Amino acid sequence: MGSADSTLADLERRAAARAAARAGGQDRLSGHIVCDGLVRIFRTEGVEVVALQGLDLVVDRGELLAVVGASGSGKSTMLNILSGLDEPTAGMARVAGYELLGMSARKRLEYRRRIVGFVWQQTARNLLPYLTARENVELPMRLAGSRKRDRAMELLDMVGVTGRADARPDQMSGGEQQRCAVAVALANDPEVLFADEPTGELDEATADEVFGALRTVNAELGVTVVVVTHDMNVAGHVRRAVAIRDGKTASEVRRSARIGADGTEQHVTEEYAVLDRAGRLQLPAAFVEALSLRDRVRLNLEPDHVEVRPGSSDRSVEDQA
Ligand SMILES: Nc1ncnc2c1ncn2[C@@H]1O[C@H](COP(=O)(O)OP(=O)(O)OP(=O)(O)O)[C@@H](O)[C@H]1O
Repeated sequence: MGSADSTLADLERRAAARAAARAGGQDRLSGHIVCDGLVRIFRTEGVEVVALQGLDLVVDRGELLAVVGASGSGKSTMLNILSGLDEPTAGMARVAGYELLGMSARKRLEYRRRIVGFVWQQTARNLLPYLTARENVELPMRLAGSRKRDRAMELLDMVGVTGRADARPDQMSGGEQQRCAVAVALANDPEVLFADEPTGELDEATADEVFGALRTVNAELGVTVVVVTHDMNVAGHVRRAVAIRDGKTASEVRRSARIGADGTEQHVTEEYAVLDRAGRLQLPAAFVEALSLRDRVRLNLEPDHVEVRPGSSDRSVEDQA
């Protein structure tokens, strides 16, 4: 076929299709939440800190996902961008069809009021101390001009604190406060719920209850839930946990349930490394330590997998020379 037959539009379409294929296909960018090559650089007094260095993340509609990372890994920076409080330096961040880079002030307000809900670690940021649980849930509804008393009670019921509807935050336990905060965050029916260390100040049993509430609202309302935490144990509460390290997604753990040969339910945990567009992947620290991998490793391509072995020591390289 002669290239003279191709119109400019044809060429552009083919180039776009090839670029999408190289990037992993259009599907890769079709999630409810999509971060693609997200970069955030802070400049203070002439010093640059690269808090996010090309973070990729795709979350499907209705998923319950945990983002786990050590202090300084970039979790808060990512959350501030996704919640519309901060803007990335470069890259793409899209939530429920809203492009977060270059969003107008009006659109940003609409996004924060209607599309996303938040649960923060500190109760004081979630609940007003002088209002009861029910009044706290009704407040965002009233501000949006739609006070629905029944809906407030329904939400409190869903998170398991109906009996505390008339209690003020200081009369509730830490777990009850956080479950109430989940109901408040859902008052205006957001599509996405972000929870920042929602169980950070709670003991394990109470944290389980808060996770139970997050799972219930995720299943009942279909709201996409992203929990950000430094607590690795949280991975055990969700089907997919993404680890972030040095401002990039490094690996993820998926859990699924299968019925075994003896008819009992078995939980299967699989760990994945995240492969970026350039083919780079980060080995989990535990693997690196277990085999004392350093500097360089030996790679072998097998028909259905790639082997990674410790590289030769300087000594054996010399011996071979
Ligand atoms: N406003 C800022 N100005 C300068 N540097 C910043 C700013 N905010 C974050 N950083 C830096 O960016 C990096 C990532 O920080 P971030 O707060 O996102 O990490 P984190 O994983 O949320 O940690 P933590 O759990 O301690 O909050 C850190 O090196 C931090 O010092």
